Amino acid sequence: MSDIPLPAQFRHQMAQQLGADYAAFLASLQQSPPISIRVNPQKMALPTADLEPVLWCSEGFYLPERPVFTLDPLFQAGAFYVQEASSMLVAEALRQTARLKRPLRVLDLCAAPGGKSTLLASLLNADSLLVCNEVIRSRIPVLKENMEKWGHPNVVISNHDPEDFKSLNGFFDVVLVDAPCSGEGLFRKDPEAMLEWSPDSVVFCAARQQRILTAATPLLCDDGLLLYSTCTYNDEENSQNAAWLSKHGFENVPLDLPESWGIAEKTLDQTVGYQCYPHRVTGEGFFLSVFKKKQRSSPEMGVPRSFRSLKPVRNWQEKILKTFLKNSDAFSFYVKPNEDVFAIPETLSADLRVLDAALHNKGFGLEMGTFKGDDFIPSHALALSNALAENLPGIELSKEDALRYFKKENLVLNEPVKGWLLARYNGLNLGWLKGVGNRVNNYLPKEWRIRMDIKEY
Ligand SMILES: C[S@@+](CC[C@H](N)C(=O)[O-])C[C@H]1O[C@@H](n2cnc3c(N)ncnc32)[C@H](O)[C@@H]1O
Repeated sequence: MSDIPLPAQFRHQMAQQLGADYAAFLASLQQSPPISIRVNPQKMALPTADLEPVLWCSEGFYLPERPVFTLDPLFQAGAFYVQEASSMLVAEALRQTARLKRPLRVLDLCAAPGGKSTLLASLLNADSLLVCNEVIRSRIPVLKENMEKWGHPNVVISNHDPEDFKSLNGFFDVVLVDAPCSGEGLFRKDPEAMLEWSPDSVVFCAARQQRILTAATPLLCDDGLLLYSTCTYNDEENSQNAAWLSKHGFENVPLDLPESWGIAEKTLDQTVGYQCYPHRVTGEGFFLSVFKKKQRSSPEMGVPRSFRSLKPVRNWQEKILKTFLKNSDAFSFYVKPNEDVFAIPETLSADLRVLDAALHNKGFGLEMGTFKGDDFIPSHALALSNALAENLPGIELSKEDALRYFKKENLVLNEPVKGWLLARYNGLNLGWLKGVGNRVNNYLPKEWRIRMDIKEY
């Protein structure tokens, strides 16, 4: 399949790790990677009855072949996320170990591009808080776009080094460290990853993961859950870091996974982790281990009385804003110094004030839009939000017109319309249009515009 040869030391390592299974492992690397998606339970528009399910995630499905996702309006609307199947194991791990019916404070510490964050958003109770953090600034836009498409208003996106979270010690119920790793599990899907692999890079990744885990562990409350995952097979990273956690105040939590799923158990110093191999599961390489915090040391946290740089909106503005939301009394509305208007879920106000004081580079709440004089210009995030009112005017587009919408073309309608309209496809909101006579202006943000030629599809 790939012209890039497997590194010799990697072959040696896997032969030792897999023994009699090594030949089957090598053969699986010659096969095409399976294509899988996870549907958005808040935006059920994709028929899944004929699709093969992912065994460990009720919202995960395999596709018979890879379509051009960019040219699928349902993908652009956030109806599904394209996610490698093995990594959906996080869903089963949380289902078995976390109290998902309760509101939880959850941190996805290494979040971009947002695969696990969208999964977490779907799993959590509606009053939960999800902080999606990514240290590399250039990866924030894709994370933000994916979270906006997913549509949950209870999300904070931050751009910090894990060590910057220090003042939030004891704050979170769940922390996911989906750590940057040597990427051995992606060699089939992304052969270029082999070019970056070396024994030295494994040592570097293992040490970096330990640094991230060292910063992550104090952030958990008593009995809080830490999920550590990678997309590698390397024991120097996976098992050794998992065993290290067991020696540093964490109790390893075993999962009950049916043998028929084919997921291997790996144990080092009585610490168990779960490894997906491509010759045993329909998916790529992935490792996961779950821990519960043993120490009893959660500090009391002061809650600031107000947000640092947000001001409440005016009453007349609030009246307009409320017409756009389903459950509008559940939100309070604020304006930023740059005039952007936000809706903040009341239930999370105290938590968000704590985060506001603790983190500098972050965005939270539902981005509503801006006021230009008396006019309100709704944001694209609002159009895609699950909190948007259902009775707003909209227009159902054909697939061709939906794609023209994503090309940012202006559409011509048969009937004249005036004011804000939602562009819809299969009942899902795609974004805003504004009617001016027979023409409707297209308010898709230019950075969301698709560049592909839509003619051939
Ligand atoms: C495996 S990827 C995360 C994938 C993501 N969780 C998902 O499911 O879409 C690891 C992430 O860690 C970030 N990262 C790299 N170095 C880091 C560091 N020193 N501390 C924290 N995160 C780091 C990378 O930028 C990358 O986005």
